[in-house]
Parts: sequence; C-alpha cells; structure tokens
Amino acid sequence: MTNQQNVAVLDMKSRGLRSLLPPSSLPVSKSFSPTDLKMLLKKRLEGEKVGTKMNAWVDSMRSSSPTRIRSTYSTDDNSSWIVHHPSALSMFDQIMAASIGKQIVMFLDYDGTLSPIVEDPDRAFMSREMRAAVRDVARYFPTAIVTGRCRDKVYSFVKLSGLYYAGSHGMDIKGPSKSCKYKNGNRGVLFQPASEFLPMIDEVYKALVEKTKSIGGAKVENNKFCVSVHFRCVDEKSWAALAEQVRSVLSQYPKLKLTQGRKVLEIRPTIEWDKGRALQFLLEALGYANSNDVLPIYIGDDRTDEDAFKVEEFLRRLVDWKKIFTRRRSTII
Ligand SMILES: O=P(O)(O)OC[C@H]1O[C@H](O[C@H]2O[C@H](CO)[C@@H](O)[C@H](O)[C@H]2O)[C@H](O)[C@@H](O)[C@@H]1O
Repeated sequence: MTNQQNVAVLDMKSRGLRSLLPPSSLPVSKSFSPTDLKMLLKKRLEGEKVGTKMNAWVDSMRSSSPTRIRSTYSTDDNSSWIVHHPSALSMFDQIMAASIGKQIVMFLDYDGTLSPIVEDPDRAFMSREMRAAVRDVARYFPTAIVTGRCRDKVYSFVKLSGLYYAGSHGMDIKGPSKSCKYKNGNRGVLFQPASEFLPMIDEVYKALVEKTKSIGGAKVENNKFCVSVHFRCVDEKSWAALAEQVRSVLSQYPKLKLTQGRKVLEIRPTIEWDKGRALQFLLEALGYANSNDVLPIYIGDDRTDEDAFKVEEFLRRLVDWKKIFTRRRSTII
C-alpha cells in the first residue's frame, strides 16, 4: 500500500515534471523537493513568457512585407483602407489646388519607394529614370530622402547633391552639399540626436553578426545609428531561431528597442525620434516651423507596397504642374 502510494506520488511528480521539462531532460527516478519543483515551475513560466514573445515575433515577421495581392483593395468596399487613403495620383488635381500659395516640400522614402525591393540590400539601386525624376523635383522643391538606411549608403545610391538626407530613420540629418536656393536653406544643417549610441550600436552590430552567422541567408546591416537584421533570404523554419538570437542580444541592451520593417528586424535607440520628427526638424530648418505656408508631401511605401512607377509618375506630374503654373503666373503678371 505504502509502496503503491509512493509509486503513485512519484508518478504524479514525474507526470507533472514531464510537462515542465522537455522529455529528454526528465530523470525518471529522481525525486524532487518542493524547492526543486518551485524552481522548475518558475523556469517553465519564464520559458513560456519568452516562448510567447518569440511566437509573437515570428507571427509578425510572417505578416511583414505583404504581397501586392494582399495590398490590393476593392474600391467597392467602403471600409477598405484605400477608400480612406486614396491614391495621390488620382487626387493629383486636388492636391495641387491645395498647394496654391504654399511651398511644397518633398519627403521621399528610399527602399520600396525610389528603388524596387530586392533580395540583396546592397543592390537596391534606383533606375536612371527615377534619379532624373528626383533631380527634377529637387530643382523646384526642397527635397529630402528619409530612410532607415545609413546616410552615406543611401547617398551612394541616390547620388544627388542638391537634396537633404535623413538616414538611420531620421537620426542622421544632413543638408545639401551644393548651394540651396530655398528660404533659409540651412545648407550646412547636420543633426545627429543619437550620437551617444554610436559605440553601442557598433557593439550590437558585431554581436548580431556573430550570433546569426550560422543562420543561412541572415544578413546584418550596420546603418550607423541603428542595425537591420534581414530575413528575406532565411528559410521560414529558421525564423524563430533568428528571432531568438536577436532577442538574446537585445536583452543585454535596455536602451535599444526593436521595430520591424519589410522582412527586416530593426534595432534602434529608445530615443523619442523617428522619421516624423526628422520631417518636422527639416521643415523648421527650412524656415517653415508652425507655418501655414507649407505643404509637405511624404511618399513612402510602408506596408502597402506602392509601385515605384506610380512614384515616378507623381514626381513627373508635379514638375510639369510647377512649370505650367509658373509660366501661367508670369503671363498674367
Ligand atoms: O526606410 P527605408 O528606406 O524604406 O529603409 C528600410 C529598410 O530598407 C532596406 O531593406 C529593405 O529593402 C531591401 C532591398 O530592397 C530588402 O532586401 C529588405 O528586405 C527590405 O527590408 C534596408 O536594407 C534596411 O536597412 C532598412 O532598414
């Protein structure tokens, strides 16, 4: 009887423990003290917490970069996103009407907006036609490239000196290297609100390169004030492993946070600064702080995958409009 009871108790413990530990790690004949059990339970709960977090990460990695098919909305559906956010091209005349008497300032995202999305981030080149369209727009309107990329890298792709560049998600802002004819112009502007994070970002970059080197297709990109971990070329089966490596590095750096882009995990400082703040900063630098005389236009791809041809067409129409408008005004005068 006693024996049976003992067996029963042992059985209960081992069944209970089996659910706390992976099967292979269960020493069947070992008896566990209440303290052991408490510790195991605590570990299990911690594990579950991390596990839940990891599942959430992987789910959101899966949902990043929706396909064109998923982002095509039916205009019949009143609740669809596109009804509330109509194409800038179809609203072109209305936008231009709203811009009369105001200075248009152009803000352009790079990846997925000026350049197509490609597998290798080092080969995301923009077309010659797109470069010409951006160059023309910048002739008529103050123009800034606002990107998650390192500023020098995006400059090496865009190769236009008359523009403002805000790299590292707006944490690295520089004015045009050639003379600028706009209001205050503020040609020499250089703003780096996260400069104290440089050594930390460099350290994290190295740690991530090391930790992810065994995961096929993973690529870590140093964007100076932030780091990108690309998983576009990683087999989906390894996404959880990759996310776990990123999490383990990030857990050592409470001053850094994780955000997500298109098939990319982005690690950046927890400062109150982003592309939106960079946009405000640039408007101020151009002399349009709290001004009603300005119409900022931002073109970015976000999650809806705007077609680069549409972006180019919009830029061209803007320049044509400006030329016609200027001609008309000078005829009236
Ligand atoms: O703000 P953005 O200019 O859109 O930069 C965001 C990230 O863009 C780049 O990655 C994306 O484009 C790559 C090339 O087409 C593609 O391979 C990757 O999957 C996309 O996420 C850039 O490489 C990242 O560093 C930026 O964070």
